[in-house]
Amino acid sequence: MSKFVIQQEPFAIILVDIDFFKTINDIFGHVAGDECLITVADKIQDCIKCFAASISRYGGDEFAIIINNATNKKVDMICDQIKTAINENSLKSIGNKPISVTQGASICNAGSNINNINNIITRADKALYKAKQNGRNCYLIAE
Ligand SMILES: Nc1nc2c(ncn2[C@@H]2O[C@H](COP(=O)(O)OP(=O)(O)OP(=O)(O)O)[C@@H](O)[C@H]2O)c(=O)[nH]1
Repeated sequence: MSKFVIQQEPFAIILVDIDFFKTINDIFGHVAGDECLITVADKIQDCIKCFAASISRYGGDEFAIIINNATNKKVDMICDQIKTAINENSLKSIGNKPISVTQGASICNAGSNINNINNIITRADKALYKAKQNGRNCYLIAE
């Protein structure tokens, strides 16, 4: 992210958080939870491979995606693809038990605030919280 700030390139950040991930751990066990995290990360990676974007783990069940030269259209498309990819296929985990996961995501376009990383992350975090309150399995654009 700091690379984009230094180069003053517009970017967007998408935060993706797995809904009710603790329940997956509780029901299927921690190993299945780990496999679920890997599968979700792989699916996101697959969705962004055609874009100038990168994924990193942001927290326990949260991922941050940074999109270079982000337009609203590009970011919208990526969010739709991620939502579909994560929802569509049940995740096969240990013992071939199917696990379905949904995700909440928030988008924050750095825009003119490109120099204020804390502000960008805070806005994305707030939008993610709102997405959870709005019934989950959705994405919201940060204010
Ligand atoms: N298996 C596994 N679990 C993890 C890992 N890191 C964090 N966790 C668990 O992830 C869970 C996250 O719980 P919460 O923050 O309550 O998230 P949630 O259950 O998805 O709740 P909502 O976000 O409100 O839907 C906790 O139970 C952590 O123990 C990890 O590397 N592997």
